[in-house]
Amino acid sequence: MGGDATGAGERQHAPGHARVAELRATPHPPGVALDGFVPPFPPRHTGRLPLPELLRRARRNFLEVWSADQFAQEAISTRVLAQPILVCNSPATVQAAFIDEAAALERKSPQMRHALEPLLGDGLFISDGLVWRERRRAVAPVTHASRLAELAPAMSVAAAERAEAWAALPPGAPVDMLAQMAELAAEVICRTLFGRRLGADAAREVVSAFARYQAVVPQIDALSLLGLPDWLPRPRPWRLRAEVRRIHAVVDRLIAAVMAGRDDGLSVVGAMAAAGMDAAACRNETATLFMAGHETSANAMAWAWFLLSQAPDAAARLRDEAAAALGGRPAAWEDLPRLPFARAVVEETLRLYPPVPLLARTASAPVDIAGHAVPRGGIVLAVPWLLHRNPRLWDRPDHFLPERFLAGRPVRHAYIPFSLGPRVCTGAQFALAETVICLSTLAQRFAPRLAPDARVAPVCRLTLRPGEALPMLLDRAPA
Ligand code: HEM
Repeated sequence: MGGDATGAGERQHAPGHARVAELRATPHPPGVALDGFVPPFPPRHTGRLPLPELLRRARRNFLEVWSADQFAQEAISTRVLAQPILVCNSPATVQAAFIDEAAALERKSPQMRHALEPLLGDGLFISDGLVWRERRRAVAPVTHASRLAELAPAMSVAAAERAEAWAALPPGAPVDMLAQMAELAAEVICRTLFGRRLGADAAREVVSAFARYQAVVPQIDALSLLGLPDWLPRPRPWRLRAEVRRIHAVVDRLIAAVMAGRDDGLSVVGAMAAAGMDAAACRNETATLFMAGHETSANAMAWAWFLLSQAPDAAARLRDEAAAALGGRPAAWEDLPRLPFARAVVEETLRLYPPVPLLARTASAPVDIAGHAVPRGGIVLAVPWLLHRNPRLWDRPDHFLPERFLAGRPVRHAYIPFSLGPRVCTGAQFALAETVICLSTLAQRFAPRLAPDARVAPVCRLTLRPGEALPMLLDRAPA
C-alpha cells in the first residue's frame, strides 16, 4: 500500500526469504525437533506501488497490497484517490482507534456496508448507532460464553457425524476440505440458531451460495474512493442478487420451521422472536449470525488442517493429546481444559490466517490516533494480517509455531482475530470451543494430507480463504 510510514524501520528479511514467498509450503520432516515451518503468503513487494497497480491488487487480493516493510510499521497514513486512510499496526494505535476513539469510529467502512447490505440488511455486523446498540444487546447474549455448556453439544454431535461420514469413505479419499469444514460449521451454527439439522442438501446449497456471494461481491468501493456520497446506490451484479435470494430462501425456510414450533425450544431464533424482534430484524440477525458464524470458523478449521498436514509433529501432538483426553469419543465442552495444544493450534492458525483479515471503520468526527489526524469521513483500518506478522511483536512471525500460545499470552492488542473494543466478535468463545471440539474429535481418527497437485494460496475475499478449494486426501490416523 502507498503511504507515509511512521515509527518504521526496515524489515529484516529472514534468510531464505525467497523460499517463504513460494505459494507451496515445504512439509516439515517427521522426527525432527519442532521448529515450525513457513506456510504460504503472497510475495511482498518493496517500495511504493503505482495507484493503478495498487487498485488492481486490492480488487484481486487485498493481501497483495502490502510492502515488506509495512509489516513492521506502527501506522501507515495514506490517501487513495479522495479517501484518507490510516492503518493502525501496533497495540497502541489499535487501542487508540478501536477502544479509546470507538465512539467516533463505530461505523463500518462504505466498502463493508455496501458489500454486505444486500445480504444482511441492517444486521448487527454492519449497522451502527441506535440500531447497532439495540441489536447488540439482543444478539450478544445468545452465543455468550455463559451459554456455551448448553450450546456445545451441537458442536460435538456435528463433529461426530462428520467423523462417521468420513469413515464411510475409503482411506485416502479425496475431499475439498474447505467445503467439508464449511458444511460442518454450517451444521453447527444451524443447530444453534434453529435447534435442528440443516440437512445435507441445504448445507451444501447455503455454503456454495455464500462462496459465490464472496466471489462476486466488489472488493473495493470505487465510488467512495472517488469521494462520492454514501447514499448513491451502488451497482449490484445480478449474480449477487441471485445468491442473496438463494441464501434468504434457506434462512426463511428455517425461520418458518422454528415459528411453527418445529425446533426443540432451545433455538436462538426462537429466543430472538420471544424477545420481541420483528420478522425483518429476525431474518437480518439470523443471516448475520449465519454468515459471521460459519464462514469464519470454516476457514479457520480448513487452514488448521492445511497447516497440520505440513507439520507432522504438531499433527501427532494434537492427535496424542486428543486420544489421551478423549479415548476415541467425540470432544465435549467439559474436555476443553484438557485440550490445550488443540487450542494453541487454533490460536496460531487464527494468527497466521485471520478469517477476518481487515477491520475497517469510518470516522464520524475528526479524531487523533497517536498523533495522526483523521478527518471526518476518513477510513481507519486495523489489519490482523499485518499486525499478526509484525516482526516487532512476534518472534519468527511467518512461522507456524503453535507452542508460542502455550508459553504465555501475546502482548495485549497484538493479537486481534476477533477484533477488540465495543464491536468485538460476540461469538469468539463459541468459535474457540467449536474449532477445538471439531479438530480434536476428527484428529483422533483422520490425518488429512494435502493432495499432491494442490496449490494453496491465501486469498482475501470478505474472509481470508485458502483459494476456492482445499483438495486433501482423507488418510486414517496412524494407530
Ligand atoms: C474463528 C471464528 C470467528 C472469527 C475469526 C470472527 C471474527 C470476527 C471479527 C474480527 C469481528 C469484528 C469485525 C470488525 O470489527 O469489523 C466479528 C464480529 C462478529 N462476529 Fe465473529 N468471528 C468468528 C466466529 C463467530 C461466530 C461463531 C459467531 C456467532 C455464533 C460470530 C458472530 C459475530 C457477530 C454477531 C459479529 C458482529 C458484532 C458487532 O458488530 O457488534 N462470530 N467476528
